[in-house]
Amino acid sequence: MVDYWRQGSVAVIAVNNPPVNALSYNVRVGLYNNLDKAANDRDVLAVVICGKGRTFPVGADIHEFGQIPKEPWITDVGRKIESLGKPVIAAIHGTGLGGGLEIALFCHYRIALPNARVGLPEVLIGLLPAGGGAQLLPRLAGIQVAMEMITTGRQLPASEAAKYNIIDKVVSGDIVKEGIEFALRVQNKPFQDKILRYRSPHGKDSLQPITEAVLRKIKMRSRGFYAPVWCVRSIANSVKLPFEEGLAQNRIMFQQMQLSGQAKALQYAFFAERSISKWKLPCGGNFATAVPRKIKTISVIGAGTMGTGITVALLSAGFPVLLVEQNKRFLMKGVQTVQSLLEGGVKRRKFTAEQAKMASSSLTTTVDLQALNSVDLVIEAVFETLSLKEDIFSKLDKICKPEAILCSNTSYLNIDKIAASTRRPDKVVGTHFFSPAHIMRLMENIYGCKTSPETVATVMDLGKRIGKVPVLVGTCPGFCANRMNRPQSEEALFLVEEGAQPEQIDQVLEDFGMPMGPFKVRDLAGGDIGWRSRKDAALHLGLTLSYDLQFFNGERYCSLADKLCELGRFGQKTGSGWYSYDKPGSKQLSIDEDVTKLIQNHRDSLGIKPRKITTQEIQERFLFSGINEGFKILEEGIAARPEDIDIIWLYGFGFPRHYGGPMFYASQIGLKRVYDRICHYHELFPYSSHWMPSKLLQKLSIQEVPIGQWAELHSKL
Ligand SMILES: CCCCCCCCCCCCC[C@H](O)CC(=O)SCCNC(=O)CCNC(=O)[C@H](O)C(C)(C)COP(=O)(O)OP(=O)(O)OC[C@H]1O[C@@H](n2cnc3c(N)ncnc32)[C@H](O)[C@@H]1OP(=O)(O)O
Repeated sequence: MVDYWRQGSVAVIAVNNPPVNALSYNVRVGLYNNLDKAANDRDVLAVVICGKGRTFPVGADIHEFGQIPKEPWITDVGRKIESLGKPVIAAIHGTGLGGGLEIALFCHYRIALPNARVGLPEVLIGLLPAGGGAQLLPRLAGIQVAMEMITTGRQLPASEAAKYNIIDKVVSGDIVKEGIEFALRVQNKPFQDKILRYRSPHGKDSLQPITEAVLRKIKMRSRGFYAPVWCVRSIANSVKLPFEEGLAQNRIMFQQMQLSGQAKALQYAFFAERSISKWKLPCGGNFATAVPRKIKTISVIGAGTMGTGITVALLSAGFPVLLVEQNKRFLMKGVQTVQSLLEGGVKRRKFTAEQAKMASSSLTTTVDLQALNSVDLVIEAVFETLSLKEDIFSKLDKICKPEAILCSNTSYLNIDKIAASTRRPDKVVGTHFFSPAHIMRLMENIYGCKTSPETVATVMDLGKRIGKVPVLVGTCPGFCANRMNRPQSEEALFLVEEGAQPEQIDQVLEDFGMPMGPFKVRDLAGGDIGWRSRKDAALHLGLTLSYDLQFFNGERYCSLADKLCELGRFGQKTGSGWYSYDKPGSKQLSIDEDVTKLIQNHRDSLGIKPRKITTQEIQERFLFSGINEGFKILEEGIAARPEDIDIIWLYGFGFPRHYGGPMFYASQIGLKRVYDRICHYHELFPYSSHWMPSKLLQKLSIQEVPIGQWAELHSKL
């Protein structure tokens, strides 16, 4: 796990623990023993520490968390380096992160390749850098830089790290060779002043104002996530306490954080995110056996909000795009939108003006579907009307080359029905982007019963290549994301009907950590879209959405959203919705007395006496109704694993990462409690079928099965 060799007077200690050289127990032992070996070899005058393969060590081994780590700890390796009596050089390539960077900070010198990155990302998994980072970095780069790096987990490119003295020299070529050369140059020179523990932190006199400013920033963005605050305390220890005491205090805090739900959730999310690429189809096809097709040319059909967003996502990842609309006017408007989104990307520093220009030059347009005869992949992004999509897919099937893959950006329509309009159902797949599609990272990919593993592999690979987080699910109305979101939106309305105020519900859910409450989301998305589909659904059933409808198709129904739409209150775009806005399109909102009156009149007309609704009830009815649906989604095999659902929620709806996602959150609360509360609401609201408890949840709750075993146990149940 750790290699050792000598080149002349230089000993090279290379961590060899693929894939990322995590500092597992055996690695720490290897480092410690090999440092001893170098210390005891009189012919060794300097030591280089590096990583084999793709990277310098990226930190502690996250799999080992949850127990007290066996000694030697990273700090023991650090002390060994400091007291070696010979200069030690960290030669960094790839990413030197967490414990990896901490070891480098104990070294006397650090060199790095230009494309290397360094950082202390512990905060992102709910921890603090307890291997010396919070003590050493302020002594090297100063309190201000340490605060910024440690509380955000940001990784710095080598050149920026060099500006803050974190890297002594940026070198090019072979990192080990460069390390040896550097070692030869410093081997006989004094290096005691390079031991950071003996320095005092830069900017220590400004600790208080810096801390206050950082805490203010953290408060604005933290939404109940507390690791950054602990990180601030750990850095303050570097000023307030002697070095060893600071280390000890930080270890105690680390241990407390490690046992917290937030750290567990964040570490779960870390691995969940990596597990989604290991997809599997019910037919047995999977990521390891299916080879993605090579995609060079892509066409997007529809230049509306979704189509233009998808086009920008593809263009900015370097794909040429052929954008299609039904007439020149729509096409022109679409091209303007694409241009302004690209310009926006430059302003937000997503890419340079040069890159935006390149992207823009890769855009071609047409109003003629025949022009799609040579593209490798098509993404249709037209209105959510099944007959329209069926018509387009049947035309595409005739025009596109036989091997072309046809994707639908649908958010709830049946993929099998769309596929059935073609003679290539194996090449039809859903690619559900989230709005705004050039920014939101989730890509919900939906397989139909005939979609081939190769087609799935292609869209999963495409997702990754355009910087999205692609998650694979099966087909059902609303798939995973919108199917789970639907009961939540309904419950939000029912809660208002029963006595809560929209702003109260929004506040409770924002306090929980959601980026926006459900009523603000409705206003942002535009109420008219849902209204139109509710009216269509009613028409389909031969019904009308009457003013005081309380039941629809046998289910409890709340017509408040329809009443708002009848008044033309579609949300932000019309300047009024559940809130009122400064002007159409503005985000500046205020509570609107007219809405309060409308709600009151609605309750009066139905004879509902408003009652006080507690925070607990709002949280439970919103979150548990979605969670219950999540278990049904698992039960039906629409999602293969709870991790898939959680990643959809983290990236599609901004569910607070420090809760891991709704399914992990349920596992933390306890499945028995969640199940009991769902049964309670089912008893209270028998006409809302979303409260019918999931059978899978019931079974898992009896034994409180841990989340890692749900999928396996489900297949046996
Ligand atoms: C008084 C009481 C006594 C108590 C004693 C307490 C003692 C305290 C001592 C504490 C010491 C603390 C030390 C330190 O401060 C803590 C840490 O170092 S925490 C870890 C910090 N590092 C990270 O968080 C890095 C996380 N990884 C990444 O960001 C990325 O993986 C990457 C390194 C940038 C690489 O990205 P990619 O190239 O995209 O590759 P992947 O992400 O897909 O990863 C590939 C593969 O590697 C696995 N992996 C990545 N990082 C780790 C890791 N740190 N540990 C284990 N495994 C890791 C990842 O899961 C992938 O696996 P695969 O999916 O392929 O199986």
